[in-house]
Amino acid sequence: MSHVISIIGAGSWGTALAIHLSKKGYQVYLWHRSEEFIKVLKYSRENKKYLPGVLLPENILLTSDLEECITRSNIVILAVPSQKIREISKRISFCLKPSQILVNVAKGIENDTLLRMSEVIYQEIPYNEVIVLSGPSHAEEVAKNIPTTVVVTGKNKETTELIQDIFLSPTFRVYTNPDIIGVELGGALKNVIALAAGVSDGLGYGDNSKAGLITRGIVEISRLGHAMGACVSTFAGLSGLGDLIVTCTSMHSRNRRAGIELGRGNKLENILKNIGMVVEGVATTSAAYQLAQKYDIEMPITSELYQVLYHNKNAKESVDTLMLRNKTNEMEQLTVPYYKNW
Ligand SMILES: NC(=O)C1=CN([C@@H]2O[C@H](COP(=O)(O)OP(=O)(O)OC[C@H]3O[C@@H](n4cnc5c(N)ncnc54)[C@H](O)[C@@H]3O)[C@@H](O)[C@H]2O)C=CC1
Ligand SMILES: O=C(CO)COP(=O)(O)O
Repeated sequence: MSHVISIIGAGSWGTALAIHLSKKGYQVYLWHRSEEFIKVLKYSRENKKYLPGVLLPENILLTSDLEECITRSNIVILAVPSQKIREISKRISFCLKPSQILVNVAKGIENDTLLRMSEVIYQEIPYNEVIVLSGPSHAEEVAKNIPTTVVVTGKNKETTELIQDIFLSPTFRVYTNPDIIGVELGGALKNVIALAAGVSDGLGYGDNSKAGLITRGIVEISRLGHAMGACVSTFAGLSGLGDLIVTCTSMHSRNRRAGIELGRGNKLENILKNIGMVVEGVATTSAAYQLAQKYDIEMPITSELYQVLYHNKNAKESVDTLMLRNKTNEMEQLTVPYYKNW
């Protein structure tokens, strides 16, 4: 079947996915809210602000007319920052038919409600199916056909497999996973740990420190995820450990880069302005901190990062706090209760 796909949000991820899907031969609309921005894109065929150095294939239709592109497509990909997903869902809800499939690619937790992205979308658009795509996938590499692996999840197996087929290519391998909660939480919470890993780098700490943050990071993510109904093994998968590794180690990561600057002592406000793209981990740290309290889960890294971001705690003092916590047994801290009576 020939699909027509609208991508809502011409930032770095929306643009990379538009390039990927257009190369597969689909009719792709790429939408940006500013008419002026679209005019420049049409002229230059390059998204200089969000994804410089990559040409947009001619078969990508660039538009700022939301209603036009939505009504012409059967698949709609939401690629705006997570805190804007509700706003954009409200806007498109009026022109959607129930048969159109929504694919969310934003990674975050809504700050006011503490809801996952698919929950937010279902609240605004209850009659359409929502599929989530997540995993270790920096836009800069996907746009260059660098081998990438991701995961898709949704309530309905057939629709999830349809979206798997649509995205699948020799350089973009797509797995399915039925655990929506785990996939969404992994994708959102890894940004918190990536910010912390950046802070560690910015403070001049080393590879040992980062390996510790990644490993203990996935433990606290799994602990919260388990309490929220996720399957713990999902956190060992692409949307969990996979995305955590790439975001904590890649210089493409906006979260890691923001963390490095924080660790060097720069002000958050200036850092975000300089990066000029969304740094999801900032809002997600606050959401994760609140969720940890709500579910009474110990999340020491998240908690310290929250103090650094929102209460100006000195980053080095936070590392000391983490290192000087009460001694404990690694296994006791895991969500799977092996060795309970050891
Ligand atoms: N860049 C990447 O490599 C990847 C990003 N993601 C996720 O995709 C989501 C989007 O990220 P990026 O494209 O990287 O962000 P970005 O900052 O590069 O672009 C965001 C886009 O959303 C638009 N936008 C912002 N507020 C809006 C609003 N209220 N209404 C309409 N449009 C609005 C901006 O104009 C911009 O075009 C994030 O949740 C991110 O975590 C997921 C995987 C990879
Ligand atoms: O989610 C991503 C890669 O999988 C993108 O991470 P950043 O938002 O930190 O750039």
